[in-house]
Amino acid sequence: MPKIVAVIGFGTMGSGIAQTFVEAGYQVIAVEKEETLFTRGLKQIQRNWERSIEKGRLTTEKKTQLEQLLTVTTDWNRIADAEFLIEAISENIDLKKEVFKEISQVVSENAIIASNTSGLSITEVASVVPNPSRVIGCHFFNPVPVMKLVELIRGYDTSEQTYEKTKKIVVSLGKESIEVNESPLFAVNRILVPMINEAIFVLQEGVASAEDIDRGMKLGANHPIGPLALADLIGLDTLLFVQDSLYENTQDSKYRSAPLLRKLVRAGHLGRKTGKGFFEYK
Ligand SMILES: CC(=O)CC(=O)SCCNC(=O)CCNC(=O)[C@H](O)C(C)(C)COP(=O)(O)OP(=O)(O)OC[C@H]1O[C@@H](n2cnc3c(N)ncnc32)[C@H](O)[C@@H]1OP(=O)(O)O
Ligand SMILES: NC(=O)C1=CN([C@@H]2O[C@H](COP(=O)(O)OP(=O)(O)OC[C@H]3O[C@@H](n4cnc5c(N)ncnc54)[C@H](OP(=O)(O)O)[C@@H]3O)[C@@H](O)[C@H]2O)C=CC1
Repeated sequence: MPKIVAVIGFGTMGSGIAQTFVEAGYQVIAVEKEETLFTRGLKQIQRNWERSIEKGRLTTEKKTQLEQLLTVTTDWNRIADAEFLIEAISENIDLKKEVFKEISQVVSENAIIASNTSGLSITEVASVVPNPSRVIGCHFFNPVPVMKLVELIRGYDTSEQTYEKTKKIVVSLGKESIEVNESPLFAVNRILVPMINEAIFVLQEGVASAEDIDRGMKLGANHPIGPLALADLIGLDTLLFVQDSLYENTQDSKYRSAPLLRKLVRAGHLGRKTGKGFFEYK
């Protein structure tokens, strides 16, 4: 098992992934572009650990130990010793390729480089890495500390060794994996994201209010939260990137993004992370 894990990007997912690895005993180095980008993620992790202390699941001593396992930095050279890296930057293939190139220049040849992409091509991000056999899709779900699933996606060149090692790491986090063949949005998001997009069309067309759409899906389909609250949890910018990439990669008009989603993103209402999306948050 790797001792040092690097998480690239410390937003909604990167911070949750970092927390999860730390709680499993890994030493984690999280990298961001700027210091200020760490504030939101660190606050979320602190809130989760405070809650665990209140519930008697964590002691203050243990929390201090966990804090010592997490380093946040803007210095790429700090990831040089990482044996497992997971990229969780914005859902943009060009940005991801740039970051994969940078990572591969710094880390050892044997390090596994994983992407948490929601559905972009692992083969394409791997294409910029000198040894693409060590690149894999390792797709966590939000909120990472709670959700049990990780989708494992092989790119064209992903080796069996990379796949098996990553699967063991997933198990060490107390999570379960499913194996998915590379395809736009993989398996779960291919089903889930168009459902959320459809809920936004239902709202936009005035079929029902946001509250009733969500109440309907909770009471009538037994979903834990409604699709619009889920959109706010995912982040509307991320959701739009993901839905747009499904459309772009399939050219199937049934996957076009709801205009209301695009409008909210243009307005800067990104869901929980900005305090307002389909609903408001304090
Ligand atoms: C876009 C992609 O690529 C893929 C995706 O991830 S799509 C999104 C997939 N995720 C989902 O579908 C989540 C659906 N929602 C849920 O399952 C639930 O709402 C939920 C588990 C997230 C929260 O449950 P809830 O009953 O609504 O709220 P709440 O009572 O506050 O929380 C329940 C537990 O989750 C924990 N929790 C909630 N949010 C958390 C977070 N951000 N981080 C850590 N823990 C969290 C709480 O601490 C609480 O734990 P305890 O009961 O052990 O104290
Ligand atoms: N949100 C979700 O529910 C889920 C998202 N994912 C996937 O996880 C990835 C991250 O998504 P999410 O956490 O929502 O996104 P966020 O926007 O919350 O976080 C992404 C972070 O990465 C930063 N970033 C962008 N470019 C770089 C770079 N070159 N180097 C370092 N950091 C960078 C961003 O900074 P800035 O804002 O300044 O650009 C931002 O802080 C995406 O691929 C997404 O599709 C997967 C599962 C669920």
